[in-house]
Amino acid sequence: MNVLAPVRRDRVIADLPRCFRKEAALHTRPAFHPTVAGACQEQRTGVVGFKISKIIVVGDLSVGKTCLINRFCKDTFDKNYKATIGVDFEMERFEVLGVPFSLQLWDTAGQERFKCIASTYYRGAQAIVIVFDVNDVGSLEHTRQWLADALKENDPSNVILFLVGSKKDLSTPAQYSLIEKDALKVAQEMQAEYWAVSSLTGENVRDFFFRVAALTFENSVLAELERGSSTRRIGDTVRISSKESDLYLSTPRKKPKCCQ
Ligand SMILES: Nc1nc2c(ncn2[C@@H]2O[C@H](COP(=O)(O)OP(=O)(O)OP(=O)(O)O)[C@@H](O)[C@H]2O)c(=O)[nH]1
Ligand SMILES: [Mg+2]
Repeated sequence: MNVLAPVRRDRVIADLPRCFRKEAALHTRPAFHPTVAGACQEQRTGVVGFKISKIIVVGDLSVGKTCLINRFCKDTFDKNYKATIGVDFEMERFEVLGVPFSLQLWDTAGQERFKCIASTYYRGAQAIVIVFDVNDVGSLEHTRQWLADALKENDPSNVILFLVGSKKDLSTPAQYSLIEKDALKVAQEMQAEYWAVSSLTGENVRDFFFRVAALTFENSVLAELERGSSTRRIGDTVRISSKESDLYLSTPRKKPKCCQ
């Protein structure tokens, strides 16, 4: 991927995208945090570089994690199930408030036998997306365990959470509203933002990823400003070290013993 190519016009975020449900939103402010907006405005010009956030996508097998990412990144949908083995990776570039910003989307395996490999990639995430199938209440129940496992590798105070109900096209409005009640409770309990999507029709997929990009960006800029890194301007090139978060691991790490 050429990181220097201009950001696609349809990946430019100038205003804060809205949440899906006010009852389970990370916040309901109508605009970007004024500190973030101000910092970006002042330092927008003349800065070359990019910021990157790592997003991990977890959840039961076959709930639609890969389809969700493929719908957004490639605008494709495959009706045949091909299990993800270990992890897959996509990079999606945005421009948020004039600042280049990339999301690394780590698509992890839901199958138990690959979980051990996948979990070695959980570390260093800025956001965790936990997916369940709105037609399968069991997959919603399992989201708590997926979250617990992902948080073992991450600092809970530094990571933002999204709970995503998939395959909305397969449920009737009545069935959907029943599971949504439970999902909202789970999301509130986790302090996650709730979304429901369909990768088949594309419903809410773009809005969801825009919200992920915007909130992850906002969170990381705020954290950066709080750390008082006044010497580094927003949008300055971030040094990518393999130690920090293994951002560009191209080959899987050594297979852990538990997976053998
Ligand atoms: N109708 C419908 N089917 C979907 C949707 N999303 C995924 N599917 C189907 O569900 C199956 C599983 O989708 P995947 O995206 O591969 O599931 P996954 O969560 O990545 O599965 P693992 O990689 O094993 O963890 C496939 O047959 C998809 O076509 C959706 O929004 N609507
Ligand atoms: Mg998959």
